[in-house]
Amino acid sequence: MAKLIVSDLDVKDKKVLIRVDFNVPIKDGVIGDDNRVVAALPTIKYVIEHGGKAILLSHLGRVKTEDDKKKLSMRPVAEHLSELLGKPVTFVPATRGKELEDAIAKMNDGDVLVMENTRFEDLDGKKESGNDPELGKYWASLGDLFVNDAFGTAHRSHASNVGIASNMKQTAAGFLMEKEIKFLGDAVQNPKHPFVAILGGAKVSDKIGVISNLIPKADKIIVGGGMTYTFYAAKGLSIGNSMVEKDKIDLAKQIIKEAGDKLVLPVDNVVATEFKNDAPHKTVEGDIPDGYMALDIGEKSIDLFKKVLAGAKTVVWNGPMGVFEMPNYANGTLEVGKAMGALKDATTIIGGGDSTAAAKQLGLAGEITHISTGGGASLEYLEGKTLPGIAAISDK
Ligand SMILES: Nc1ncnc2c1ncn2[C@@H]1O[C@H](COP(=O)(O)OP(=O)(O)O)[C@@H](O)[C@H]1O
Ligand SMILES: O=C(OP(=O)(O)O)[C@H](O)COP(=O)(O)O
Ligand SMILES: [Mg+2]
Repeated sequence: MAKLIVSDLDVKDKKVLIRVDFNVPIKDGVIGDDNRVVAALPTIKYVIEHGGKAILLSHLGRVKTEDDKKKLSMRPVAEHLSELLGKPVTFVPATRGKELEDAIAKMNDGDVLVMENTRFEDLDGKKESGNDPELGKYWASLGDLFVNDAFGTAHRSHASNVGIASNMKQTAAGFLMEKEIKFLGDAVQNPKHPFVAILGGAKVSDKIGVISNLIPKADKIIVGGGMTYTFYAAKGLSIGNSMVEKDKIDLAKQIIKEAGDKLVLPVDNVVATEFKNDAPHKTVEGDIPDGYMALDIGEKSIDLFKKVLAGAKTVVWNGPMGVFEMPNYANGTLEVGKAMGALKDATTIIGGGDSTAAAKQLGLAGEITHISTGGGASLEYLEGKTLPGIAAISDK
């Protein structure tokens, strides 16, 4: 059944809570890529242009210590949003309490307010990511209407999406959520074959489970990036200081067995002595030597992946092939992206906050059919799972 959309709501004079995914790459307060902020603009503009008060909530990164709070404030994102909208945006450095409530009470129609990173609540017993019932109820009490436009977070059942929705009579999807569901639904429910999935990145424990469910759907599953070395460990190869999820080595063994030759792993890697662009580095085949960590895939792997991609009619990619943020380790991501962009008559999708940043930074985005704001979310959608954030949106 069709979902309720923000344009179905009468937002005039209403306090409209909007859950956005402003989880952008950020370093020293500088936004690396603003794709997710730009992608949320249509919904925000719709609400304010129709006389609503837009109250925005989002997480930013993963907040585990008090120190993380300094690095992960939403303030720079609110300031950037203000530039994009060409109007003032009120930033409230709190996720609850009098300062926030007073600021909301003062809002005029057409105003925009951004509250602090919702995951600051995680320092107090994981209230946000554990979907604390009291927190969802409290946030819901701050508004009259709720719009969920955070597709990138739709695979999470957190207080700021599912929690708020369960305390509102109705929840509507924003335009980004609507667009993503439509596109991914069309492209992946009945994908044209050969269908190749490419998985990389750093969220290994989150995403490795996806591979099991992709085995029956995909013709080939290419694994690269930080995801690789848990598989290397499962195969008994040495991994040096490379990224690994020890708890997932058994699962990796099982996937290797079930997937057979559908699973394609890198055969060589660029290894470095430190997690630094200018650290001494070299390319090695197979085992990663002691004292080194693998930070990119090597040339032979690139050639292998290009052969696997040749002739593909659907390609879905989440997770960079290496630490593309550092130029010395960006080549694998660049070359795999170029090969994907050069495919003829294929539907190509790149999803994820960092993968999108990579595609834009490396000039790949123009050749890709669809750039999705969701990484983990697109993958779980692709698996055929019901995403809790989407399930919590009301039907029309
Ligand atoms: N070999 C590697 N070792 C460490 N980090 C890696 C490696 N390969 C890729 N990464 C990192 O993975 C991160 C992105 O992972 P992830 O968040 O899962 O992707 P996305 O945001 O596209 O869904 C990037 O910051 C990148 O530097
Ligand atoms: O960036 C995100 O996912 P992605 O890295 O898979 O693209 C989402 O904002 C979800 O973040 P989370 O994985 O910390 O819950
Ligand atoms: Mg990411």
